[in-house]
Amino acid sequence: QTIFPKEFQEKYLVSRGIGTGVCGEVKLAFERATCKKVAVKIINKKNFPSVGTATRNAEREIEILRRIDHPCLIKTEDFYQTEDTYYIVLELMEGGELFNRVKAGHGLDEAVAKLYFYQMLMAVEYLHRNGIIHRDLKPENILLASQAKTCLIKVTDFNQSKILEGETLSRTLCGTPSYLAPEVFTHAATTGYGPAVDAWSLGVLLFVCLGGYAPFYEHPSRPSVQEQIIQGEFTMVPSKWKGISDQAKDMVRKLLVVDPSLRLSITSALKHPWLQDPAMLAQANKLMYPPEDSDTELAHNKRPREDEEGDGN
Ligand SMILES: N=C(N)N/N=C1\CCCc2cc(NC(=O)c3cc4cccc([N+](=O)[O-])c4[nH]3)ccc21
Repeated sequence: QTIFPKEFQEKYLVSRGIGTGVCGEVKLAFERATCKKVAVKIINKKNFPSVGTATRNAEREIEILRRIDHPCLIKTEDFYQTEDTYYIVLELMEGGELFNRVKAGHGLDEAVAKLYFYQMLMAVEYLHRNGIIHRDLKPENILLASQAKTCLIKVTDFNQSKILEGETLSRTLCGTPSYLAPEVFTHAATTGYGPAVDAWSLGVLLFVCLGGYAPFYEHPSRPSVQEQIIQGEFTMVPSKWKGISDQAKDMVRKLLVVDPSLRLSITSALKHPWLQDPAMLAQANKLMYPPEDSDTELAHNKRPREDEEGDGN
């Protein structure tokens, strides 16, 4: 049972668990003063392999979490720590993890996948513009703001986010390789690797959202996942991909390119024909930048109070 710091307890009332990530859990909490619902991500510091990198790594992540500000990136509202645990107070993402929406074995509607994918691209473009490589983009790290199909999504979990030096490559290889780009296995130890790794992972994410299954997966009669990735070997099973547009398939194929220098960049992906869809773009922008209350119906119905200086019009 998690014990919370006193000052945390004073400000928040913790309720039930709402999601169990690999590195700790997420709890629902209420801000006592406002009864506002929040999520609390609890990260045990001992989860990191060695103390040295742990604190540096965690501090870097906390620094990233504080610094980032984009509608499609998780926003931290408050932060506490004890000697062995971090407590990160976040906005509630009632739609939960994208993982639970696609694991049903069939993909999302193409229009929904396109809306989500566009938001992921915008989030990752923002990260890259701010010198941050996510490096761990996967369905568990994409959160949905509501249960609605057309909703805001947010990228989270910046545990792996940084430009890697070679010595932490071993740590990378201990995670699930399914979403890791080929160059992580091949060039990483020598030349390091850049933002293109996120483009690859987004390609895998898009493949899963459209096809409902992973492009690279363990199977007894197949080469290892790592081998499939390095070869860029994947199959679009016709029964799973019928009804998906050629442009959507083209986007996936241009992202799942083994050579990072030939892979579609985030910026070019945003210019791909599949995303030149005014209806989707309008919907995405409305979700990302909702009109403030002041310039919608609320303003028109507001009556100036007696003591308010009206200009009498
Ligand atoms: N691992 C690491 N070093 N950093 N990770 C991080 C960094 C801090 C933010 C963060 C947030 C989450 N996840 C949620 O917030 C979340 C999951 C979830 C599931 C159902 C419902 C709700 N909800 O109704 O809110 C949910 N919110 C997972 C990982 C991380």
